Amino acid sequence: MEDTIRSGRHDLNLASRKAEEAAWRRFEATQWLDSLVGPLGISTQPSEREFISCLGNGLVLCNAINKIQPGSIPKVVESNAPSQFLTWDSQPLPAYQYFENVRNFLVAVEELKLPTFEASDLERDNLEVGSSAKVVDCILALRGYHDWKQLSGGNGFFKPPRSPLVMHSANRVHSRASEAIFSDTCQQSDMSKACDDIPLTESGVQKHEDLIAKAIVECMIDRKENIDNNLIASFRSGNLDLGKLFGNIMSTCLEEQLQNKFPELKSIFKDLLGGGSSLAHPISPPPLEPLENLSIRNPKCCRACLKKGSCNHWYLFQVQEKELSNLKELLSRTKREFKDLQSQLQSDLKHLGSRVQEMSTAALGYHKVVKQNRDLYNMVQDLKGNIRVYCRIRPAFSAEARNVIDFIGEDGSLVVLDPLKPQKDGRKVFQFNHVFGQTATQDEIFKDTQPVIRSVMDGYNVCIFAYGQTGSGKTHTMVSKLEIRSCTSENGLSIPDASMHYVESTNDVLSLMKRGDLNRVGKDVSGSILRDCLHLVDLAGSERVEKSNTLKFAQRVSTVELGVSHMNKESSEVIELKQQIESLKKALANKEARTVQPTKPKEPRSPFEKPPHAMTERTPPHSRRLSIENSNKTEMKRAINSDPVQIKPSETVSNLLPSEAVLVQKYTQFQDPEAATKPYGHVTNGVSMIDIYCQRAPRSPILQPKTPEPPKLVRNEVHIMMHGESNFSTEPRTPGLTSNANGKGSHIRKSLRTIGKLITGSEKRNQQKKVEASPVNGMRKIHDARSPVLSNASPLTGVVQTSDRRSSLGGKSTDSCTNETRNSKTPPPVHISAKATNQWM
Ligand SMILES: Nc1ncnc2c1ncn2[C@@H]1O[C@H](COP(=O)(O)OP(=O)(O)OP(=O)(O)O)[C@@H](O)[C@H]1O
Repeated sequence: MEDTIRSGRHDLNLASRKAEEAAWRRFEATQWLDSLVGPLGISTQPSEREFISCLGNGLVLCNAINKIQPGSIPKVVESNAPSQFLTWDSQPLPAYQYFENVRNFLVAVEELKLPTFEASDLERDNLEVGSSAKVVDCILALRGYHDWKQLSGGNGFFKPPRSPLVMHSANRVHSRASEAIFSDTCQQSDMSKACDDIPLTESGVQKHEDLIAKAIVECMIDRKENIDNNLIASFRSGNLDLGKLFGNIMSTCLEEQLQNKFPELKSIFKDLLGGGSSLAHPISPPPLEPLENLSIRNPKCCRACLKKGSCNHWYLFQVQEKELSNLKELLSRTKREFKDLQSQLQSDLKHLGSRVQEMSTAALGYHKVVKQNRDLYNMVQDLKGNIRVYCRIRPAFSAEARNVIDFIGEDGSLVVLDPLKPQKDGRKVFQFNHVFGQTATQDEIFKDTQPVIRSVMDGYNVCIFAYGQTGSGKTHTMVSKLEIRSCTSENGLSIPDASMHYVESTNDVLSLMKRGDLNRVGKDVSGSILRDCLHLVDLAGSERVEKSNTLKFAQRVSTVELGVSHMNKESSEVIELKQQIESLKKALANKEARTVQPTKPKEPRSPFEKPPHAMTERTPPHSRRLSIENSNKTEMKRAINSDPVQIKPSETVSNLLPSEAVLVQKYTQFQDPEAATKPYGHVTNGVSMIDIYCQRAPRSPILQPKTPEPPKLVRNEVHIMMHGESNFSTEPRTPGLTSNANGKGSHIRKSLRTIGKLITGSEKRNQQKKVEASPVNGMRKIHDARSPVLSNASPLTGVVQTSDRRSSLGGKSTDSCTNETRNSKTPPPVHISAKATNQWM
């Protein structure tokens, strides 16, 4: 009895579970149809009757399959009533009308190899409990097909889900096989899943599957002890995938026995192991989708999924595999390229090194050649002579002016005619380096001067000074060496050949200045320094044209020999030693100064100033226009002390040359018309004036014609440019100048010596520091000294160009007069700027 009751309960439970399962499946089918073809008009959990009645006319089913597989049923028989008025309990159409729909649907489903049902299953009259199950299975299979199609795009093979009953049966067989394989070896791998996922491709899938299961079970049970444990170990460690494991087992266990027993399995195994295809629908992996379109739908899929491509892991795996191979290729390519670049770099560096080597060799050669060139060039300059005298004739300003130029030779000869004298006596011949006629242009003049400018660059001191009568063109010749155009509103000061540079910051300006500085002062490769000076001296005019130099003076100047010139090249060691000497000298001077205690405060005196009692002997202030030759030397000194020469800083042109400062200055001369007969009276006052400086600097090195060069005497190159005029009037020469060559030469040498002193550097600079209130600062120009003769007849002017290459000619000449020697009637000195004085000194 109890058994009966228990059995009854069991049956009841079973029936209840089956009913629940059937209801659940109906619900799923209804839901899906509802979402696919629109509202069915039944509840979401329909009864069997309700469900069958809804599908009875075949309309819903036809529409559904047409949506999944468009065109599957070309002609669907529609109901006469509007669909919205149709309900599941509406009067059915005549059987012949809807039968066609259901038939067409079943044909279409069959074509898709999906589970079907009988048309009678949709008849409400024949409805039995559970008879809708096949219809539900068909609809859910259709849903699976729909899902698969959406996922794969219709490529590949769709495996329809099996009914729960069939699945249960298969699982039982598979689990038996799994147990058979792994039970003895305690292997827990999911063989059942693998087998479950083996793709079956024909309508006889079930048959094959059963056959395989049976074969495996039989074979494994028989040969389980023969399974190679190594295979299992490899599988567990991941070195062997499931497919290979299966293949190996098959090959070892089934090869002979099983294949003899079941020859038809041979081709199936071959397919399963990837060896070929006897299947009706071979497995071909769907094309790769973009990664972002992929999603993992079944995270529990196994390796077999990858193998057969039934889930997205397959695509992901393929994508990643592809990416990995791309990356590997990229890596190897990059490595290759890197290697290539490395070798290219090596060869480039090698090439560069050899080029640098070549360039340095060439640079050394270049320096050598440049040095040779410079030496040869300056040798030529030396051969030409250290003193060069040029004569330039100014054009006449008035038509009435007498023309005294008789002949100008190419070789520098000049014949001057005195119209007042008989023809024979009236001709005077002079010889210069070159004579520039009235039509000579500035360019021609400068061209001849260019070589000495280059000497400046090579380390030689050069002095160019203009000498001649007032108005004869000294300034015109000297000052026009560069055209500095006036300021324009746009660019400011305009200098020809100067370049403009755009600056944006202070640093830009500083770096430009640094560049300019480097150009201005340069060291050669050995570290030696070239020091040189270019002095441009525009002397004041000579007013003694009726008495005296110009042409004769110039001619004699050219006969002076100054010895060999030397480049002012100081090696670094010499520079260092000189600095030491300087500092020692300073220290000594300081020490001496401390030991001497002055009795009373006194203004600084120059080394040449006279004691106080000498002031009484000085010439009164009226002698501002003093001739240096009008009295004895004492008088001359007095005159100079009271009326010092003014140095007029006319222009400083620092941008002409990249050497030291280039100075253009103009002297005012002293003159005395009464002094024509005095010794040296014929000499131009400006030069005579300088001669006085020389007398006041007894310690200056003596320069004698044709005497050996003193040790310290370097090269002194003097260029004298004489300025003459076509209406030049010759005057009787003083005996001193015309008859006594030695005496005249001596005088000229003295003059030049003084000029040398004036343009010499270090000694005078030191002296200047000692006598800051020295007469040089008080020099002034006298403007009222033009004689009527000079203003009518254009004077003969000498432009003396002195190139003094580190001359040691000069003495300490800057103290020509002091405050103490200037009496109260002397006009106050006109102080020039300290800068100008320093430049001059
Ligand atoms: N070669 C020349 N061609 C044209 N004009 C000239 C020439 N030489 C001089 N002059 C003119 O003669 C005038 C006087 O020249 P400059 O002032 O140069 O003479 P200077 O010798 O310097 O006179 P000073 O002794 O008074 O200083 C100027 O107007 C100048 O332009």
